[in-house]
Amino acid sequence: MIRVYAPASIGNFAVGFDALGAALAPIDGTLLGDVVEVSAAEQDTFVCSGDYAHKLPANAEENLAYQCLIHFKEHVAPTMPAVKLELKKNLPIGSGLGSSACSVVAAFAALDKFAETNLSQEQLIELMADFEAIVSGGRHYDNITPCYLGGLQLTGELIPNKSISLPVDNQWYYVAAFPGFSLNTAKARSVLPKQLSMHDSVEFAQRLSAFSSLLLTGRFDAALSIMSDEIAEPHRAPLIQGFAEAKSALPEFGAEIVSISGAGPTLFTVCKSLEAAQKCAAWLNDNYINEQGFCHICQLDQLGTRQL
Ligand SMILES: Nc1ncnc2c1ncn2[C@@H]1O[C@H](COP(=O)(O)OP(=O)(O)O)[C@@H](O)[C@H]1O
Ligand SMILES: N[C@@H](CCOP(=O)(O)O)C(=O)O
Repeated sequence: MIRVYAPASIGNFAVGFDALGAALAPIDGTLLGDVVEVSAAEQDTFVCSGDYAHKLPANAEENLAYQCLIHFKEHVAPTMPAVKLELKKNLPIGSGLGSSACSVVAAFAALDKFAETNLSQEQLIELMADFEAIVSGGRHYDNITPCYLGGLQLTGELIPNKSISLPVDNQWYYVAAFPGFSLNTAKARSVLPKQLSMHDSVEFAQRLSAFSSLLLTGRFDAALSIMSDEIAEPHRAPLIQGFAEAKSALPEFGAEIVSISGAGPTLFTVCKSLEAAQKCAAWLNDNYINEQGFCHICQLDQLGTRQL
């Protein structure tokens, strides 16, 4: 049997709309992500279990992990014998934590291992991005590649091998707070402007290229000083109850950056010490999340998708 874990991720990472994403590892060791198990069976079987399984459509055909299995059998490994594929759905849906990407990445990585198809990294990433695009309202790689490869990834169609890994300060801590309600990614994409002005396009290019270069040259504080989301956050913040209050309250507790993870409603902070992250997490627990929400202090998951 093959058992694969794929981690949650922060899409956009503030400065890189659709182009920069980071995989998350809670520092308490919690596995914040989906697990897919593939084993031999008499006939193809799909099982969806886990804390958030009941939030997904009851019909297997509407489940991305099942769709990955069907596609894999039809187009990648037609001679693969029957399997049982179980998705343990551990991430909330519509959370801004790359939940759909997580299921897709775990499913294809597990199937590739089980069938020994040895797809190249780029082939797998393309396949994964195709499926993520089905539900999110746009083809973007900023959950797929960090989830699959780990770390912080500058990613997209134009980029050689689809992704370049960027370093971060290993003293940075990220607080990820899911408030407990969902926001559909396609809906959160529909509120964005369809076009950017020349000024805004140039500024976006400058910010992302400078941020990436500063990280690559180890100038981490300078990178933080220009880390802000001028593209998506202003349009999405009004959709997320409590975000504006959190954004203005958290710097006092040591948050260097407060922004939206992916399409939201998860909020993330970047903090330069564990103490600051703990203070931000305490505030978020008291003021941002409801009974269905959660908050994790994280560093980056440098391993990405792996066999357990
Ligand atoms: N295995 C799956 N994991 C997550 N979402 C799935 C899965 N299968 C189907 N879906 C559907 O895809 C959509 C995902 O919504 P989206 O807002 O894009 O989630 P997220 O931002 O968390 O990835 C939902 O309509 C959900 O029902
Ligand atoms: N770049 C995408 C990221 C969506 O992430 P998700 O976790 O909300 O699916 C966007 O901002 O739309």
